[in-house]
Amino acid sequence: MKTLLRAEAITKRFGPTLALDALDLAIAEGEFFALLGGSGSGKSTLLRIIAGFETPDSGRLLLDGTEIAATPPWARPINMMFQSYALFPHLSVADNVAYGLRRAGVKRAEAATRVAAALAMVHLDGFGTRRPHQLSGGQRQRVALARSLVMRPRLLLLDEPLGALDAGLRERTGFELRALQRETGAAFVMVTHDQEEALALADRVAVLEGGRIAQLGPPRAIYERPATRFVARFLGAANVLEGRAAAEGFDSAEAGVTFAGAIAPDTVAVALRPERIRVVPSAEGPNTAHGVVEDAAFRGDDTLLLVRLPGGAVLRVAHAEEDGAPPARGDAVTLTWDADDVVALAS
Ligand SMILES: Nc1ncnc2c1ncn2[C@@H]1O[C@H](COP(=O)(O)OP(=O)(O)OP(=O)(O)O)[C@@H](O)[C@H]1O
Repeated sequence: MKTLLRAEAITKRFGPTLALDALDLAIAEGEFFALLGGSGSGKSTLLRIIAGFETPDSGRLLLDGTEIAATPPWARPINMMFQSYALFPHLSVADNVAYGLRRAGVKRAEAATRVAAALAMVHLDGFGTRRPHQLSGGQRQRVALARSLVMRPRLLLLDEPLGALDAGLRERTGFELRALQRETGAAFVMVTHDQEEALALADRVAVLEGGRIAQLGPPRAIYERPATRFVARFLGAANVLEGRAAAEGFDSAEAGVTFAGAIAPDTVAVALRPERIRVVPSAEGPNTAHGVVEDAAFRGDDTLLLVRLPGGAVLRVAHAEEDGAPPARGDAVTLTWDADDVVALAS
């Protein structure tokens, strides 16, 4: 894939706050990329720098290999959809969508054709004469999308695009965003703090921590092979157990368990996903644990068990429906997992 945008050692400070710390990133043409991170990790700052609303203190931003630091936002083939949508309340839907085209000097007739096509793309044919306040939240978001797409950007930046939508709309809108991305061929870069959203939508995900990229890769790789404790915990649900490498594998005192697998000498913790742990009648040795079920929560597909281990730590175990009736609160259980599912973490 050809690189569209490259950020090299981008640093940005706000007074004493280091928002971006010599961050490197390459976005490929036509990819769906997610910047995932907690509050204050630098996601919005990076998006604003790419859009041109903010200037980095140092570092380079290259589009097709050419520095664009001096290019004003409107002259970049980049468009940003804000979380607030930022629609003009006094303008009709069609005029909102036409706004950028008119400013760019596109003739009225051509603008009208492109606006109609953009509204059709987001399934808002026939809504052109309405005002923003006559639309639902989801429809307002589509107008904002149409307004961005009508400019035919090569790169579309989306700040928490699903953030303001209710649960029912989020899934549908997510699929629609992906369809639009494929149709237009533009690269999409989405900022989100929601790991499910990032994993579901993006071709590649960068996890940000303190203005740096903690890990970058395809969703499945990040989910199954987190590189650090931060990433494992941030992606949610994984068990992270501290300890140290030993002769037999990895000894975790807090678990009272020995983990066997591909353990390097510098391993400081291991991650183990709840759905990889099985409840069995009996087992002994590494990669097994004996514990007591402290609580159980039915979730539809599975039951989440909280199992207190001998060392005191609590392990989250997803007990699949197809494995039969789950153990109940207070039951003593034996757990086991495969060596392949033990993920060694070096930091
Ligand atoms: N204009 C500003 N003035 C001062 N500090 C700022 C400014 N913008 C951002 N910061 C600080 O820079 C850091 C990164 O902020 P940023 O908005 O990029 O984070 P974020 O990951 O987008 O967070 P959130 O998910 O809460 O929006 C934070 O510590 C923030 O307080």
